[in-house]
Order: sequence, then C-alpha cells, then structure tokens
Amino acid sequence: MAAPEGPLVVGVDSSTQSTKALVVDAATGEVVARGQAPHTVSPEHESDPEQWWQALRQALEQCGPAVHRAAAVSVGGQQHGLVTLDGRGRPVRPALLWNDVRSAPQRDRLVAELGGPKAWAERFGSVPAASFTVTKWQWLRENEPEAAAAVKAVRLPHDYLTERLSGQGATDRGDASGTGWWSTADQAYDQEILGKVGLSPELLPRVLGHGEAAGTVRPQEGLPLPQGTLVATGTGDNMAAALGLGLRPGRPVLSLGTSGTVYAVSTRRPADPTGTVAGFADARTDWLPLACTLNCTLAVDRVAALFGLDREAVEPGGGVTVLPFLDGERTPNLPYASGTLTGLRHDTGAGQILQATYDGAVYALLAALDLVLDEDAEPDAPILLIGGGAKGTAWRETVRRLSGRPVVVPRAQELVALGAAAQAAALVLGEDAAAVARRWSTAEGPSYEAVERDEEALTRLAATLSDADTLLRRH
Ligand SMILES: Nc1ncnc2c1ncn2[C@@H]1O[C@H](COP(=O)(O)OP(=O)(O)O)[C@@H](O)[C@H]1O
Ligand SMILES: O=C(CO)[C@@H](O)[C@H](O)COP(=O)(O)O
Repeated sequence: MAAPEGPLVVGVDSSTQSTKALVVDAATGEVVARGQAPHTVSPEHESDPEQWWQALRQALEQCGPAVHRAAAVSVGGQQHGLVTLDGRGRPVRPALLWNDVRSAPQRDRLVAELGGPKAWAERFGSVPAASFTVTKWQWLRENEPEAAAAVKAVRLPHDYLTERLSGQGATDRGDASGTGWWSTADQAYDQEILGKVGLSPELLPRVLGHGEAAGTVRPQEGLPLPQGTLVATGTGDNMAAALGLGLRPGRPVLSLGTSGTVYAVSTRRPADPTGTVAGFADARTDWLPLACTLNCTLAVDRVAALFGLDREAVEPGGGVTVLPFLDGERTPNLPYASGTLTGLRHDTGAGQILQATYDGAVYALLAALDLVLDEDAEPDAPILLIGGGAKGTAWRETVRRLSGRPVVVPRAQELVALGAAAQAAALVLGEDAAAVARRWSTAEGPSYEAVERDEEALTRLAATLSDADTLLRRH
C-alpha cells in the first residue's frame, strides 16, 4: 500500500448490529485501516448506548496506529432510536430502536391529533411510522413515566456518540428529519408537536448546518483519537451512505441490511400522504425520499437457519409465497403483522421457501421504488445495491429478477462509514462532502445488466398481500 497522500480522517457507522470504523486518506478515499465491534439487541429491540460507545472505542482500537493521526472524525448512525440521558449524560434506560413497533398505538393517536396523514406529510415530510422517535417518546411517557420524568436530554444514536466524543449536544438536519419533531417545511423543531408530547426543546441537540463542526475530541482515557481532532456533525446512516456514494438526484439506491431501504436524492421536498415514503432531509441541503422495511437480511437468515440452509442455497420455482414480516412491518405499514407462508405443497423444497423469503423482502422495497423516485429520475437508471446483503449472490439476483433494472454493486463496501469519512474530510479540506466522495469514486463497481422482470412472482406477491390483509392487521 502506498503512503497516504492527504490528511487521515475517520468515518464511523454505528448501525443496528455493529459499529464499523474506517481510517481513510482524505485525498484519495483509500481505506488505510478498519475495525468492527458487535452490538447486542434485546428481543424488545433495545440496545444500551454505553455499549455503542465501547464498540466505537474497540473499533477505533482495531484500526491501529493510523487512528492516532486522524485530523477529523464523523459518526453515521442508525436512525430514529430514542436515547434518553440523565443530568450526568448517562442513559436513563436502554435506547428504543427504529425496529421496535411497540409505539404503534401512540403513532396512530399522534397522526390523528395533528390533523391526519396529509397534514403530517406536508409539515414533517413524513407520516410517522412506529419507528419515528416522537412515537417512542410518547410510548415512554405513557408506559414508563418515572423514566420519562428523569430525562434531561434526548438524543439520536449518532448524536449520542458525537456528544461522547466532543461534549457538544449537536445533530444534523438529515437525522433530525426522522424524529417527527423536526419540520421539513420550516427546517426547525416544531413547537406544537413538542408541546403535545411534553418535550422541552431545551432537551434536544442543536441542529448544525452541513460543513459545520460539532466540536473537537475532548480528553478521554482509553480513546485512541487524539484530543483536539475535529468532530463533524455526523448524520443518519442512510444519509451517510447517500453522501458516501456521492449520490446525484434521481439515482436509486437499494440497501440490504438489518433494515431494507430504497431511496434517492431529490431537489424537491417530499410529502407523501400515503406514508410509504419518508420525506427525510439529506445531510446537505437536498432531500432523501426513502422507504424502509423492518424485515430484510435478518428475516432471510432466520428462514435459512430454520431449514439448516446456507443463505445462498436457494431453489427456483414452487409457487410458494412468503411475506417475511417477522418483526411486524413498516412498509407496508403493518406493525402487528407476523410472517406468513402460502402455497405449500408436498413437493415444495426448503430452498424454494428460502427463495420466496428473499422475494418477499425485495418485493416490499421495489413496490415503494416508484413512489420514492420523482419525475426527474431516469426510468431505467441502474439500482445501486449496498449494505451487507449486497455481498450475496441470491440477494443480487433477486433484485435483478424482480426489478427488471440493471444493478451496480459498488466495490466500496462500507458506504455509511465512507460517507461519514467524507463529512470529516470535507471539514478538513473545506470542500463539499458529496464532491469529496465523488472524487473517491466510491460508487464504482461491477455492473449487471437488466433481466426480464418476473411478473408472475410480482403478481402473486401483490395478490397474497391483499388477500392476507385482515390477518396481517390483527392485533
Ligand atoms: N456475504 C454475505 N452474503 C449475503 N449477506 C450477507 C453477507 N455478509 C453479511 N450479510 C448480511 O448483512 C447483514 C448485515 O448488514 P449490515 O448492512 O452490516 O447491517 P446493519 O448496518 O443493519 O448493522 C447481516 O444480517 C447478513 O445477513
Ligand atoms: O429506520 C431506518 C430508516 O428510516 C433504518 O434504515 C435505520 O436507519 C437502521 O439502519 P440499519 O442499521 O439497518 O443500517
């Protein structure tokens, strides 16, 4: 490996299953060192923020001596999670994560109380799902009032880590737009919804503009980053990946991780009253319309494990249909649903059930793609396939067969961490983060041409979803 040309920067991805850290040469985008440490998620979908901090320290430690030379750091984190802190900055309770649907009743009431789905979409860009932070806060108030009363600061996962690094309560518009208390119309915290849920704005972090620094790394024992290292604002993990790809408007991304997401950058502020598309802000000055499923790689891996199969051991055919809603679902909005399997015959093979699970997971995302893309998007633009699942052949082939579009799998694998690194590099170099990532050529990788769309499978999935509606909505 050639000696790094530019200053070194650190990008962090604190996602659902693990923390990944990359040390990156700001001039070339070359990854000089990497580290990764796992997280624990409880069956209720809660995680201890203190464990995220320890995972961050471990991941940085694994990066070795390069990390001591970092000029700046930035954190991309799983969106929406409710982190509640006491007066000393310690978690009051474990964080409620994006894939916890316990706040579905609070979600329904909040949507109705603030004028219904259209009013929410126009004001907040999104009709909130039970993933959104505001619904979780309301759940906490109703179910654990003593814990809610002890809260002196509310943070998102990436803000929590930014604050542990720098001592500053700061966030960015991208992650703020997934809370349900930051209005995309006003680009500010919304006093009415905060009043309704009894949350003082003083408990929330400042929303910084892109290109601003949150602060510098404060002295801390056992943290390998040098004191005084610049700390960028950070952002939500999907916004970070969009930055990491240097994404231009209209180009669709499909991310296969714990969550499945499909999104594009748009210059128009989204406001989808059906609630399928969340109208997030991106980490710069544009928008990031996005649809998210709760059941993606973990649902497929669970079905493979049930049958004792490798995740690649798929078989075609068989006419079986799986709606893999093991955790309830957000897209479509079916928080009380569980998984269903129909079309089982004596000759159905386990590999066919596994393939049908991939199909069910990918179908939900592709069904939202047309709503995510605005009229500026090219209809045949290739899908950029990212996330842990993008490493798998069965995932890639399922996306090709059900989308009928070309697919590009970027060679750079850790796009969230790279996007965070681009934010850090932008601070040091005084440039735009997306321009930095474009120079790094992060979106390049093998290209797979379009194949004929499997209309039979798509029609069968749509019909099963419609026929099972009553079952899927039962509490
Ligand atoms: N080689 C592979 N082939 C297919 N899937 C993979 C492979 N390696 C990892 N995965 C999937 O990637 C998922 C983790 O993806 P990742 O994007 O890192 O998740 P998250 O960001 O949500 O923590 C795992 O659940 C696993 O199923
Ligand atoms: O809720 C969403 C997007 O709205 C999720 O995409 C989370 O941001 C979690 O991401 P991963 O940990 O699966 O990357």
